[in-house]
Amino acid sequence: MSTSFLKKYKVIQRVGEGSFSQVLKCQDRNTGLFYAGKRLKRIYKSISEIMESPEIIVMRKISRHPNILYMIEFH
Ligand SMILES: Nc1ncnc2c1ncn2[C@@H]1O[C@H](COP(=O)(O)OP(=O)(O)OP(=O)(O)O)[C@@H](O)[C@H]1O
Repeated sequence: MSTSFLKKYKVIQRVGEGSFSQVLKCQDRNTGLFYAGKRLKRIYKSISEIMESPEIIVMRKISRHPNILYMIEFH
């Protein structure tokens, strides 16, 4: 888990697991708001490698809709 992520969010508990990731309940340390954090199981060497991964490409393409979850950021 990256330093930048842990600086911004506190991990509360694990809430689920899929084929590619673990899902963590996280709390923004500044706002107190809760978010679902997806921790990809594969280890990446760089930010560009993350950006080229199928999971991130798909999540970045999803347009915002009230009934569809979208990615806020990645670390
Ligand atoms: N936003 C969320 N809030 C709460 N729980 C979530 C959220 N997203 C995922 N989960 C939980 O984490 C589990 C895994 O989610 P994830 O999206 O990684 O995989 P999946 O789509 O269910 O499975 P797979 O990746 O194998 O197709 C879900 O089944 C659900 O229980």
